[in-house]
Amino acid sequence: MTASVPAVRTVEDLRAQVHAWKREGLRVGLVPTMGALHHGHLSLVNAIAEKVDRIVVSIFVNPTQFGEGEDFDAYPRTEAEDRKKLADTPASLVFAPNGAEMYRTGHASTVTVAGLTDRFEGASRPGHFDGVATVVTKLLLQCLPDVAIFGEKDYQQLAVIRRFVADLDIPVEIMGGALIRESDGLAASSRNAYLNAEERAIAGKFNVILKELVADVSAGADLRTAEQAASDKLLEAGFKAVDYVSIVDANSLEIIDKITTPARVLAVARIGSVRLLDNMAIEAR
Ligand SMILES: Nc1ncnc2c1ncn2[C@@H]1O[C@H](COP(=O)(O)OP(=O)(O)OP(=O)(O)O)[C@@H](O)[C@H]1O
Ligand SMILES: CC(C)(CO)[C@@H](O)C(=O)[O-]
Ligand code: BAL
Repeated sequence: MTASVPAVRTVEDLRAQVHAWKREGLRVGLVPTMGALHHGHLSLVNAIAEKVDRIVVSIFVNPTQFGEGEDFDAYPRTEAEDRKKLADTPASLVFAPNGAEMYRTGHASTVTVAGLTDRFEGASRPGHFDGVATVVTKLLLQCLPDVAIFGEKDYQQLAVIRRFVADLDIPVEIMGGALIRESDGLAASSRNAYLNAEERAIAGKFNVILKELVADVSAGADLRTAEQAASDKLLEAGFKAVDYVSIVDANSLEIIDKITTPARVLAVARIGSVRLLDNMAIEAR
């Protein structure tokens, strides 16, 4: 039988295990996920292992961060396979609550981050970041880890999480994990599984077009012209719509006119009903 990482399903059982580790003086890390694990998730487990002794991977498809008509029902749920994949990593425990356990007291309280959530994913998916901030707050308080890690693939999400953790004085170190790509450069994502072969080929051009944008602005191109050119190229490549291609300050996520500090291009393009996210660093000149 293939090895599998053990799972707990209640906050009580999670806390009992984490308390036991802490009594032994061990440092605990948390890797929040929605499951359907791929090598991007596994890289987060390996990265946090450098900072902690025991690692909890949470698997919870959080209904409150999905909007009306989004893919909550269709989102892949593959817990048995996920736990086998984790057996080849330093992960110690899976926390896989159901919705009734996660929201066992109801859902009267919400964590909202102002400002940072106005644009990009916040504008495209109204209410999304309230759902993310609330469930991540709950996961952090349920587990009380020393460190938690989130991927740079969801770059705005990472900024939002850093912000409320600081604002609310939650005693946890937040780590960012590098964006992991497939062999053709497509950002690894659970939602890539929705793409058919033709769509998958188009998706592979996303990162190529963003790399061209980064090269152009690094060579001095006007930022708005470069964003528009990238958006046009995405549509020519076969994407059905471009939600945004925006060059922002890497920390504040404010839209900038010149690259004087570290910057980031954030982009979302759609193929059919699948939204693909990508982002890349742009060094200050
Ligand atoms: N390619 C990747 N590189 C680095 N981190 C990643 C990557 N994909 C996902 N992550 C991170 O894994 C964590 C869990 O993400 P999630 O379970 O939503 O996976 P996902 O692949 O982003 O799924 P989807 O894009 O379909 O929502 C998040 O912190 C996310 O940023
Ligand atoms: C952080 C997270 C696990 C919260 O549900 C989710 O938004 C994700 O998988 O990126
Ligand atoms: N990875 C971000 C979670 C979401 O798309 O809902």
